Amino acid sequence: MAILIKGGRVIDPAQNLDARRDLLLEGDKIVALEADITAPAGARVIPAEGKIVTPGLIDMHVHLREPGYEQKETIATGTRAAAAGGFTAVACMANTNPVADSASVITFIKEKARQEGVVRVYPVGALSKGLEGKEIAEIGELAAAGAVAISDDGHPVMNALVMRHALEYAKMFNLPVISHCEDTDLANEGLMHEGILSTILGLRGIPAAAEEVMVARDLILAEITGGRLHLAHVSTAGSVRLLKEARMRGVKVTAEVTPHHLCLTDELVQSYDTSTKVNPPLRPADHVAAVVAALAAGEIDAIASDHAPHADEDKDVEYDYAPFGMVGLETAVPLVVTELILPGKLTWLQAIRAWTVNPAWILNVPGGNLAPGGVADVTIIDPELEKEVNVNEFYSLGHNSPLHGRKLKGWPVATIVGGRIVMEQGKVIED
Ligand SMILES: NC(=O)N[C@@H](CC(=O)O)C(=O)O
Repeated sequence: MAILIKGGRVIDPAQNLDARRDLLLEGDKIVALEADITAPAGARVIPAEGKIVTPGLIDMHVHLREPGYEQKETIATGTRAAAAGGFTAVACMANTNPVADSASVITFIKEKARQEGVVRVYPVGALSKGLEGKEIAEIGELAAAGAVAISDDGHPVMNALVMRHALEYAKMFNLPVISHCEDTDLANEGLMHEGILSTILGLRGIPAAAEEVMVARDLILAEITGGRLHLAHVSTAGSVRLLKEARMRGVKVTAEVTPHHLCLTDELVQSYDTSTKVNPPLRPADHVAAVVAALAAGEIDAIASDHAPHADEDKDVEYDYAPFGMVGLETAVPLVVTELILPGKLTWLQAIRAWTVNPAWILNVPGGNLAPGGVADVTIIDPELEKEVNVNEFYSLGHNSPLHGRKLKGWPVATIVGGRIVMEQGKVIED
């Protein structure tokens, strides 16, 4: 079937395009992007006046929890949350049970996604066997099975030699190594950012330095190995400084930041709401300003949700005992639109670049642009649509969002994957 998206404001950072255009999809391909296209016979026409039309958004850092933690999320529910949030593709982390450290688990995730998923799913393979940080995983086997990157996300790699070897081996397969930068000794079982608020609230703090010493170490290791380092969820001003300096010297490094580290501060922890407990922790305004500036300057490449769903009973405990993580797939776009784009801190082009061409390039996956001939993955956003976040309406099984009840503007209204409409007006379309 052909789909003609008519009269939208098309933002395609890959071609530096921000203009009124018509977009024609046929089968699973983009066939034309022009000022005025006449609908072919039988085409479905989607009027898009006043809407933003972008390449399908790619979230390069999510936790789908399957296999092993299906009470928190499944590939079926997580990909529906992605579609509802305007994402046409996600890369899912390896901290499942069993860990995604073998070809069989990577194959299972891909197969399950094909059968039950509604968006593209790219598995990330584990960096070390069992995420134990002791012995590197069979990276060649993971690459052959279809892993798009390797990472021990959630389990910082404390052994520098293991990280060095991972960068060296992954380089042979041109895979990025996604590093969760956290020195667990310095983090010292902290619960929130270490600062004035952690002192007032009486919650043990995690210093910014716990992230920054690992960023520094990994940049040094990327430099000596020539491997491709990708820094997950960068959250501090010091990390941004180190990243910028390394990039200027030509170190092969890319980085992502989450919507919550771009838009929320540690003041939210005052509620003792366990959905504010996240790793890395929410930071004070000066750190937030630094990551926003780095994203706007292109020093941080990608926006990634780090969607980390947990079951209600996991989070419904004292702050100390709650697991780290918040969901993000279904609120990422309106949060960034409301807090950054509408107030003029970030342009549409900058934000969409960080959700499309950049993650597609980092992970070497299809999409990320609207050039004819490419995959028909498209997202449509209504910049004027305002809605209150209601976690009870999420497709995700995780309700752990501190945004419940908050009014946000700029919601995705259609998600198209491979020429198939998988979400319209916020509702996932089942066929
Ligand atoms: N980001 C989070 O707060 N949680 C992640 C793992 C992790 O990175 O700690 C999770 O898997 O729940």
